[in-house]
Amino acid sequence: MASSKLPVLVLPHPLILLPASRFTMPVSKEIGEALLALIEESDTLPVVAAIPIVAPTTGTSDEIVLAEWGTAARVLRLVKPASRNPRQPYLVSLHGLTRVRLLAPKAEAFATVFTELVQHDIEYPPTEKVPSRETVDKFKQSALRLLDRLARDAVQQSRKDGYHKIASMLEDITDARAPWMADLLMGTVNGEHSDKLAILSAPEAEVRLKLITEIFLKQASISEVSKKIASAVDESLSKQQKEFFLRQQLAAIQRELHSLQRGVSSSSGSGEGPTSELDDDEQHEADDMADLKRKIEAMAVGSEERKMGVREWRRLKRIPQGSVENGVIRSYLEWLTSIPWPGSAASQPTSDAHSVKARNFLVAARAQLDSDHFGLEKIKKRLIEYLAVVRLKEMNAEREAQEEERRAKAEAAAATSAPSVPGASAQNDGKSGEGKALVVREKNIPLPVQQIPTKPLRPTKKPVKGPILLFVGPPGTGKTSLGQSIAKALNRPFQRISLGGVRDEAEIRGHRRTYVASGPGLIVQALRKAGRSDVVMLLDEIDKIGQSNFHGDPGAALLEVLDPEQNHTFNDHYINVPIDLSQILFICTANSLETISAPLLDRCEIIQLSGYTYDEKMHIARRFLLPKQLRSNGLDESHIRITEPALLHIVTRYTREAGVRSLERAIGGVVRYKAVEWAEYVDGQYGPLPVKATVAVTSEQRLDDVAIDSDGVVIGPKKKEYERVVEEHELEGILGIARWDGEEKEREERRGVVYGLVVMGQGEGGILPVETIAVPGTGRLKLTGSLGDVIKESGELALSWVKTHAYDLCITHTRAQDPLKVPDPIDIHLHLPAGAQKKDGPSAGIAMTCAFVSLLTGARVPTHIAMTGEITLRGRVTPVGGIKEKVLGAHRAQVTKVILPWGNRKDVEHDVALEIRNEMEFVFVRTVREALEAAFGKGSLAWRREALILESRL
Ligand SMILES: Nc1ncnc2c1ncn2[C@@H]1O[C@H](COP(=O)(O)OP(=O)(O)OP(=O)(O)O)[C@@H](O)[C@H]1O
Repeated sequence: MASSKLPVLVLPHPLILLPASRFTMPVSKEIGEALLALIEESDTLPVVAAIPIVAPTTGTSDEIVLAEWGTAARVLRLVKPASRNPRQPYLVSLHGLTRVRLLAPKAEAFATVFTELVQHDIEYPPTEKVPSRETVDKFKQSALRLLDRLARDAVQQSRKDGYHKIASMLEDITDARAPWMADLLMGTVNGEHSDKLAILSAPEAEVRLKLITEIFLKQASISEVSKKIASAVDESLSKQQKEFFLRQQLAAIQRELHSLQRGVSSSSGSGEGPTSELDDDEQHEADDMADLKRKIEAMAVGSEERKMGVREWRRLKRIPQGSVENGVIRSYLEWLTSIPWPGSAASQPTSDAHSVKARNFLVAARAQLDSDHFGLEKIKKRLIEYLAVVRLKEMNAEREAQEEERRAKAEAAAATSAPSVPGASAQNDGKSGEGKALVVREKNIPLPVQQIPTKPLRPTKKPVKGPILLFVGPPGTGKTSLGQSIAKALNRPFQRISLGGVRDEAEIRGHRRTYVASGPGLIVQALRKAGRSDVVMLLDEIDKIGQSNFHGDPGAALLEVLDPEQNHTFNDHYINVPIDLSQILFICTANSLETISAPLLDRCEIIQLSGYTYDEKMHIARRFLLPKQLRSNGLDESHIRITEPALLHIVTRYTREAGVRSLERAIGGVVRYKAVEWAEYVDGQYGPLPVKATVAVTSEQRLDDVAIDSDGVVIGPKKKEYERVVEEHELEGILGIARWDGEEKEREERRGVVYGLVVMGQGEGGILPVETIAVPGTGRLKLTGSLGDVIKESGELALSWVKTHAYDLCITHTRAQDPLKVPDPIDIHLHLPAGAQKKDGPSAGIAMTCAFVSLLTGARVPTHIAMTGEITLRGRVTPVGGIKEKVLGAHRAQVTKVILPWGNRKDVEHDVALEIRNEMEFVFVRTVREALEAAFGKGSLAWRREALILESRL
């Protein structure tokens, strides 16, 4: 190799000058002046070694790494235009001549490359050998392909023409000139820096041509692909598809990066490391999709849901992943496949000893009800009847299904053994069913494969149509928990749907899929949660469901759900495939029947729960609520004992509801209080009191808590023993002042005030004072206290009766006198307290009459008496409803005598517990006069003699 010395001109990154190429570049003042000196020195155009930089630098000479190979370049021109920037005022044009190699380039030697033209030893490579024909041909092909591509992509016509011209030159070129041409082309096309550097560093023609061929092929295919993608995206792809394309690219890049990282971590010996469920999205995605597919495949063949599933699956596959529509279909399919469709494996009940077929089913069911609830004998009896019927129907349905299956099998067997075409034989693989190919052959002539036309493979389980139970009663009387017990007894899953405040039909039926954020309704949601089609579904608070409005009528949707004739094809708007609800056992609960629509009531069998007596509450508290609270607070019976008087005190003074919910809360309060005491005791946490001698013991309590010395100074805490027994007198410290303490004592015996019996909105009985006063006026009646029309009429009726009998009751002196006008004109104001609560109904008739009589005569009704009953104009007392609740309420309010219509005797006899009957006095009255006597006491009112005669004639 020939060597010599040449001034080295360093090309800034990423410039590379290849032999046969030309370019112009800016240079600094120093280099420009050095070049100028060179030009002036030599007679011809001077030659420099143009050496590229391997990697980008910040510009300081001590960081640069010069390439080993560069190009001997002729300096064609050096100019200093007036408008150049002062840092690089010169422009130099170079023409690449041939490759040169820097000999032993030392970093120190090039410390001043940006300011000087350093003379350095270089070496010229030997004369190139002519490359092989094969290599040249391949090079030509690749170059032509690239030129063609570039010509097509070029926007300007002149460029296109240029590429075409080079291509025609290339075709005619000799093998010996091919390396030169390769250098020229490489300098012309816009290649990467690394590629150009590799070409520059390849002095052998054969090697260089091969390298260039590879590079050109790569460039051509990149250009082709991106062109293809660009045109496809531009022309035909929708916005969504564009997004899909980009996401695919992103996913591919992420995949690559991921595998690179793995490679790095495994090569660095750190192994896989702990994997998180948040990693590997791709895998999870694939798993989810496979799961979805499997679930669709598991659906009964030929069923509506399967058809829908397949249709949506196909759509899902077509729609780009990550798009909104994709998400919508995915979540739909997830819902569709998670419903326990009849016939799918998930919906099949599991059989065990609890099963309805078990011999001791009813005994076990009774035991279950007893272990969950105290009392409620009549209700439990009815529930057992109900469960017996459900069981029988289920067993019958199962038997019928088995018979049907047997018959179908026998028919299939007969069909296979007796071929219908004479001389033909039907073959199948022994099993009949849809999807099995049947090949019919006649005398060795094969016929086309046919599908056996069969019915869908859905097991025909008959619906168990029973009455729908509706538990009605005040809050906390065990309606919901009875539903749970039924589910346990039948060994079925239990789901509760709270309908309180449901205003929108779509909440029950679901929103159509066209809505944003649409989803299925409550029924489907509950089915999915249960995972079985024979769930016990409790529709809680159906009396609180919203009325028909512009969102539809939720009650009407419920009608369809509850109607056994319709509910085997229930249509949820979101799922949009008929769902069979006939296997579901519906139970409804409500606090009152008033707001339930008649058609809904018609579908239900009403079971009334009326609240508990004190005695029952005591039992429930002791046997159920206390153990439950102990369990949930981490204690047991060895930690707490509530004495009988204390429990009674809680029952009577701290709670006064029909149910036991507040009682449970109160007991919970006591248990939690003791739990804290116990924990403190266990921790020995009777914290040390402050420093000795500074704390003077003053209060009694302190004296109990601390140990003191003989001088009366605290010496430390005294360890307090844990006391497990809760006494009555401690309750105030634990639960606060009793809510109902002494309320009866406050009940004042006053003129014009009488206690009536009422049933409140929640179905809870109680007493309510009827207050009347006389105010100066013109003989009118004023009624207040949120009263409805019926109760108002009842008030007017009562006053009319009193006015008619004012003379007989010695209120007026003649029959013609109006007691509201004589002796002074007055108005009567009647008020029922708790003014915010709506009141209506005719049952306050006798209470109002007594109140008017008391006001006008001055006689008083004792406060231990309460009454209910409707009156007629003729003075009859007619029966009213809610007797059990009212009597229980009166009992809770410590009323000892109740006046009831004669017609309600049977209700007391049947519904009121014996212990209450024994504790209270019941007076059944037929007429208002009897009611007045019972209320005021015999002989307290002065009746005129004629009145008695008149009454008896009526
Ligand atoms: N007879 C009973 N024996 C034992 N526990 C009972 C009895 N009645 C009610 N309970 C308990 O009282 C609590 C409240 O009962 P539940 O939730 O069933 O009331 P509910 O009637 O459904 O009330 P709401 O009308 O407010 O829904 C439950 O913990 C339940 O176990």
